[in-house]
Amino acid sequence: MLRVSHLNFSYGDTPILRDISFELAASQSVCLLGKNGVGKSTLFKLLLGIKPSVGCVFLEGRDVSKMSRKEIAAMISYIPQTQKSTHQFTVFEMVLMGRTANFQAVRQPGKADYQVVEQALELLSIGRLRQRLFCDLSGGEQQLVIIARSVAQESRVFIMDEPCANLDYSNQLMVLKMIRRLVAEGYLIIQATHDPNHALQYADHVLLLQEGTLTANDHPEVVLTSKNLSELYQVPIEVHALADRRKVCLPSQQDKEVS
Ligand SMILES: Nc1ncnc2c1ncn2[C@@H]1O[C@H](COP(=O)(O)OP(=O)(O)OP(=O)(O)O)[C@@H](O)[C@H]1O
Repeated sequence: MLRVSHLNFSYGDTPILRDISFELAASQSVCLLGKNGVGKSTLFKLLLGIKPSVGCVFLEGRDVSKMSRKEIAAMISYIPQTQKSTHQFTVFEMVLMGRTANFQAVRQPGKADYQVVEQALELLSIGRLRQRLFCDLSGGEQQLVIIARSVAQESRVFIMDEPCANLDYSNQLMVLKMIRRLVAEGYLIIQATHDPNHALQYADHVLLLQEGTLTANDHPEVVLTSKNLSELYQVPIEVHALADRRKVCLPSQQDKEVS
């Protein structure tokens, strides 16, 4: 579904990404981990059509840098971090905006568009919010509305930049659970996260970005080891298996001690 081939990217003379290659199939939750400023958002911009210095991004076999914005929007959508919003639109209107990529220049939304919006609200279990003002919702509810807007856009690949940032723990779990539901429906969801435990619990595939290169690209149990995480974040980290075989990541005991 998505193939990234030998990507290199620089801002001016400053190289950011070097020789990045990976392939991702549909129906997966993918977590991208890396320290602040390593280039996660830059990689996302390239997936969304910004031209790399070298290399290509292929979506369903098509080079995204040669596609129009409208063609890209029909296949891949970007979901930014939640920012508490003051939009005075209703939830229904916000989700309807996802249909814009499908409107002709002068066409008003029609019955089919309203149906797609209803389906998106239902998939995210937020039908009850349809007449509420977006600005009155909690951060977690707003995030679900933004995801529903992308579902209404009918793209099958979602790029999410820290979807759980700024959310309390229950809202984080609600959003992560919803991501799993979308994956079960066949979506490919790629999220940047700063919480390795989210990747341990919810990812099918993990990418590690370190000093501009991809240092790991595999299943969570292969990638998310104490050694790899300690090297990635340059602090001692331990990954432990629980009795039910789930894994959790913790700071190393020695790192907790105050000297
Ligand atoms: N438009 C730009 N022009 C020049 N440098 C930029 C630009 N955008 C980002 N950078 C720099 O490129 C590097 C990678 O930035 P990027 O936002 O991709 O990192 P990130 O991994 O997403 O960071 P974070 O985890 O903090 O969000 C940083 O050093 C940043 O300062």
